[in-house]
Amino acid sequence: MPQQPHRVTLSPFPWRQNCAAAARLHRMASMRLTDWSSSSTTTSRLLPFSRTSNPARSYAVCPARRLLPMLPPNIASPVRLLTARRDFSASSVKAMMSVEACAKVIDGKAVAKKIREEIGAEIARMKSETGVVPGLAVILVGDRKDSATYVRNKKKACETVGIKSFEVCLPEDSAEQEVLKHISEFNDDPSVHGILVQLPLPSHMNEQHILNAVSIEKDVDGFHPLNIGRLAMRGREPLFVPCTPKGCIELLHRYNVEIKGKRAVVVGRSNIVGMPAALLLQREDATISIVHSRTRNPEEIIKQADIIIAAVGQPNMVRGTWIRPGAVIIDVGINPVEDAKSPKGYRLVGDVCYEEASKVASAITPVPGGVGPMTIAMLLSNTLTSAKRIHNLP
Ligand SMILES: Nc1nc(=O)c2c([nH]1)NC[C@@H]1CN(c3ccc(C(=O)N[C@@H](CCC(=O)O)C(=O)O)cc3)C=[N+]21
Repeated sequence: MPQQPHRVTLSPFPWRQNCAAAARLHRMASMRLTDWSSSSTTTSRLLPFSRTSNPARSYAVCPARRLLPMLPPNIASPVRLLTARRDFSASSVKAMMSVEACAKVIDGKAVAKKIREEIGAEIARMKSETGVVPGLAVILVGDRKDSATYVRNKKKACETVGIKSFEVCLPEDSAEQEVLKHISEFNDDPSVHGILVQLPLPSHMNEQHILNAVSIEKDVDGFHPLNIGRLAMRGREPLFVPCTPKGCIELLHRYNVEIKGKRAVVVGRSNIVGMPAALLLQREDATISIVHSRTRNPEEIIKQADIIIAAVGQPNMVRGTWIRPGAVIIDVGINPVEDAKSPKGYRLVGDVCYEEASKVASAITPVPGGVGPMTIAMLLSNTLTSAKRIHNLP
């Protein structure tokens, strides 16, 4: 099962939330942003974005798309907007335009697969030339179903690229000391190059104590304060960058979205996504704003963005009208909403109302199949980097 609705603070009916419901709730309640990145996982599905081309119709490129720089043809083909057919009345053309999306889909699932292949090839070479096999240790405390699924997915991803995985599962009521003991063992174990403590931890544990205990050389999550601190400073280099924000930037790079000089707005200021995402964008020479739960005019600020990274954990919170035409949207949210038509009884939606946003933006990540798979790919990448650094390999 996915993340439970206790995370959804905006709506008393989180399972029912769609764009229209979100709009009503926004009018009813003063808007509240929360400071975590939403997450949940089951199986990975790629959001389809297929257009059937009908030769009887004439097409034109959506004007917003012109704002997006060159996109790699191998990742996704140009998406065209159905605009007109000679014999249509003006009103029917307008109606059709309103149902046609025009944003390019940023296919995180495909990019992540490509990255896994690149990593797999490099690990195979490293193994045969040096005998070094990268190792990743994951510590899971408690029995949250979503956490168990993430950990399982990470393990599977490690197997596909040739990373050895180590796993410790501890009961919910374990003592903090027990977790610290395992961290210390992994810190000392030369076959472990990366250590990940699955978050969130049970509430009786001090997250800070635990994250501080991970050796910074093995902090593949990039959550150690020293790594975050270096990320924030000019002229300093962190050993690792947090996986989700790194995955967001990687998607922008791989889709040739220029960041330098652009206005970027990060929605959410969590330690694990929003804040490091803003720092990374700044390092890439964007001008950044962070919109959070106390921001007075979030819509106005978001509307100025060339690039939006949304990481608040509110289903469909960012509406189409908040988006500047041609903006590029990276949606980090993975929120379960009730869906009787889905076999599981729910489906996953992002923090951005995809249906609306895809008509305004020039490119957008789907949920699922966007940032989620990239997070895991970046974890593998960080683990490989760590093994290379520890063994002094090029
Ligand atoms: N120490 C730590 N590091 C983390 O990186 C970390 C964590 N704790 N706690 C939980 C969050 C969440 N997270 C995700 C990873 C992959 C998907 C993912 O692959 N999602 C797929 C599948 C979606 C589905 O169908 O369930 C998708 O979006 O397409 C999602 C979420 C990592 N997290």
